[in-house]
Amino acid sequence: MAVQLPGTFMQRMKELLGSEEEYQKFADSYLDAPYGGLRINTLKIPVDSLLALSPFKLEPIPWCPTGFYTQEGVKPGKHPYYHAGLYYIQEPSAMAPVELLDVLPGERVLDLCAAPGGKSTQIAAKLQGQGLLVSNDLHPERTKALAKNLELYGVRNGIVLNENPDRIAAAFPGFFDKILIDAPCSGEGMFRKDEDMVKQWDPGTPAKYAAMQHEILQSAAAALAPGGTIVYSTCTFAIEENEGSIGEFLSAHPQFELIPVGGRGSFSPGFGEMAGAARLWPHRVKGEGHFMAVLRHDGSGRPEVEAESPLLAAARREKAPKGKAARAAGRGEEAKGKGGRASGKSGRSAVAGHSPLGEETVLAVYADFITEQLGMQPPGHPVLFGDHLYISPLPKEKLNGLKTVRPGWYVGQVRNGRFIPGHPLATALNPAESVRSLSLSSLNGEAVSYLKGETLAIPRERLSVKDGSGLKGYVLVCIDGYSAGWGKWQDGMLKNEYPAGWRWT
Ligand SMILES: C[S@@+](CC[C@H](N)C(=O)[O-])C[C@H]1O[C@@H](n2cnc3c(N)ncnc32)[C@H](O)[C@@H]1O
Repeated sequence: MAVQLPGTFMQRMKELLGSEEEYQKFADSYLDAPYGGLRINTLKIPVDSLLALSPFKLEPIPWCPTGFYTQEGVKPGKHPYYHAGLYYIQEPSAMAPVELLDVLPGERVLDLCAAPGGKSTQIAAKLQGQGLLVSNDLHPERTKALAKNLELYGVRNGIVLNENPDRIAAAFPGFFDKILIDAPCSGEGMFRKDEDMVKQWDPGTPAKYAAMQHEILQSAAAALAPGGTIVYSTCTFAIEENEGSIGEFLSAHPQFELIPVGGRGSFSPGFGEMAGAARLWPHRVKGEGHFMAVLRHDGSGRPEVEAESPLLAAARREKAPKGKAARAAGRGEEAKGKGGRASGKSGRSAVAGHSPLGEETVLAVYADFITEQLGMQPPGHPVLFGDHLYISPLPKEKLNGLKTVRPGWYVGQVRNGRFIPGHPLATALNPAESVRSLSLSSLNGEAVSYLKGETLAIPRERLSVKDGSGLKGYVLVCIDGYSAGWGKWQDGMLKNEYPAGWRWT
């Protein structure tokens, strides 16, 4: 056995699996190498296009139409496409819970335990830029990776919070259509992949996590809209944290039912009365151990929650405004109120500061930049933190009092009277949305040079410039046609604007 597993754990598994034959298959699965996978980011590229471009051999993962197995030894993180956000490297079984959440464009979705963002980026792809994604994690350090991943993957309608779930429920009672709880757990299902999880485990670990999961489930129930759906998932085998947590929740919340998914396709049934929950077993599928339960609210018994509040109705209506309305949104006419919380780019929560320049000035400089340099108007609510501007899917008042790591899509800042576009603005654009763009090849080393922060010699003919626009200004730099960052072109040279913290090493 490649991984040394605790004897008490193996004894528990023997009891859980019942037959000696099943247990032996389970134990033997630890001799296999863990499976690698990547999930195509359909916010940026359709599945067929990535498959046509892919330098790696990719094999479909049965439970996720955008997920593919990679071969042993392949390092997809060491390819320019990773830096263009074309795929997320994700353990195959971890792609299943969001498929069960069945997110539709335009919905309001909460990912309560979201860092580092694998499932949040998957949800964002399903929303296709419409509706709202709130991604939260309790641990401040972990929210940095979460925010960065959402930026790398070009998410425009995401908010990142660093909160206790009960405070989110208090701020958003009955608000979300779909909630994912990818719960903190004892991680037994990851033992083959991550030896640290083995070191942290002892026989008391499952009970400790079950208590935490109980609290998180309560908060999720309070934040769910009538008729909404919660998907609860763990990467552990322990009954206490799976069927146990769900059984206890269903007994205390009769308005919820367990939607049966266990026993279908690759999903094995849960144990006992929770057979409708789903398990992925490492000896039955090509992936690590997972548990999932789909919990649907029946829509009844919430007199205190309006079926659709005016705020929700506004969030639903948020589609790209055109013409004058878009200009008005770009000038931030909704954002003239005071207060609100946002955060600096460091990822630390902070009270939103007022711009020394004044909100109106920042928004006017931004509106000029957007009008002149981009062929699109991001819809949403401008939120200022100092001179840093975000476009939020929610009015900023809605985030008052919450530790907000990112109030929305970071579009840039005003410095010396000029608008400096943010890196996340670039990663979420497609070339048609920028008046100037340039595509670098992933094959001849120039994309890697750009990702390393080098200045590149680029002849004028290689720039794509929309009619009526000058050569001066920001260029959206793409890799094989997919946005990766900014550059500035002058006299045959491309000045590199790829941020230092993101560079290829
Ligand atoms: C299984 S991991 C989440 C993985 C993530 N969903 C993904 O796909 O990348 C569980 C996360 O829960 C967070 N966490 C732990 N306790 C929490 C709590 N009480 N509320 C919210 N998040 C919590 C941990 O910091 C950890 O990042």
